[in-house]
Amino acid sequence: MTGELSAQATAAEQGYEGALRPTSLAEFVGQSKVRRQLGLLLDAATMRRHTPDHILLAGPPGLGKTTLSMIVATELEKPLHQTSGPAIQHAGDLAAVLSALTPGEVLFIDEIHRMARSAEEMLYLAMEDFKVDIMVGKGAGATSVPLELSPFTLVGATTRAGLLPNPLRDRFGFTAHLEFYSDDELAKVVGRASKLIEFALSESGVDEIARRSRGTPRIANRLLRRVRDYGLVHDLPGDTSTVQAALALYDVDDHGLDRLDREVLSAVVERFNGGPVGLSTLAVSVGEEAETIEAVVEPFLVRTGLLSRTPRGRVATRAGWEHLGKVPPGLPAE
Ligand SMILES: Nc1ncnc2c1ncn2[C@@H]1O[C@H](COP(=O)(O)OP(=O)(O)OP(=O)(O)O)[C@@H](O)[C@H]1O
Repeated sequence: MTGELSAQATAAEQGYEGALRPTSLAEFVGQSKVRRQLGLLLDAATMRRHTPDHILLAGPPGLGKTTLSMIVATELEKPLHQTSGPAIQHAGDLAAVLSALTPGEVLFIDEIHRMARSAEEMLYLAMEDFKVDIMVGKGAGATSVPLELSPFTLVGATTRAGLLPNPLRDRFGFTAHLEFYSDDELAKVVGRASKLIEFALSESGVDEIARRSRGTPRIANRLLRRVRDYGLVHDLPGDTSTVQAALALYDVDDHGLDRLDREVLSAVVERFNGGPVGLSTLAVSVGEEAETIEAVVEPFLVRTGLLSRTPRGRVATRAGWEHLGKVPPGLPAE
């Protein structure tokens, strides 16, 4: 389990997220380069009356990969079929999905790096030639029957592009690397969402939420919801002091670190004397999955300069020690 305010979506929040999703590239905040690249790809495909190249969206959770896949389908005016890597455990699971696609449909596979290897191989041919080979029968009598598919556009999403085998990565005509959002961009996300949920927030309240959202729109929307609840229950206006009080209650600190971020940083500093410490040892020591630490916690701690990754393991930086109110070894206490 990740912390209550981590970057992964909980089931309960999916309805709220759905209501806040931008529905066009024009409405999508930030990621200006990706937006321009994707816009060109989609416009060209529409002009050529052809399905666009397959698209890979890479980046940490909560930055808008699912949202972009929906926008791709909407802009192409085609239906969207959503599935995920863990749901495709056999080649047959994938064959069933692919054979049901209608011409031009957009197929979104979230966490594509977690798909079964046998399905991956089937996907290569499907992406390239819109065909699959279906095995019929068993043992010596088994034969492979080719099946033509409708042309489709695959949108794959991954938090770990490095885990994708090269033959799969090479079959995507366009890879978008989503970056963490700036505070100004997040302020736009929060401002837009607060209007949609009809919760009046002062400009400085918006900035305060944006600054503590770990560069991630999903977290910005989630913090906004907690602040809205706090304001409602205590009958307070949406200003900076309400934001500060609400976020203090939920253990989000001034830099936006949540409970899990702080646990990881404290483990490196306190249990491993600043590191270096290997990922799996660190994961065990905080009782969390290595994948969550690597995909969710670490990118943020590295980006904020509190942790660094070295070939020998994770090391707390001087700023990391100081963030916990500690003096790094070798430096005199002030
Ligand atoms: N650029 C954006 N502008 C406004 N809102 C955004 C933007 N990107 C994401 N959001 C909001 O953040 C939330 C999470 O986005 P989304 O589900 O697309 O992330 P994701 O990258 O697919 O995450 P995961 O990999 O965990 O599925 C949604 O509620 C969406 O409305």
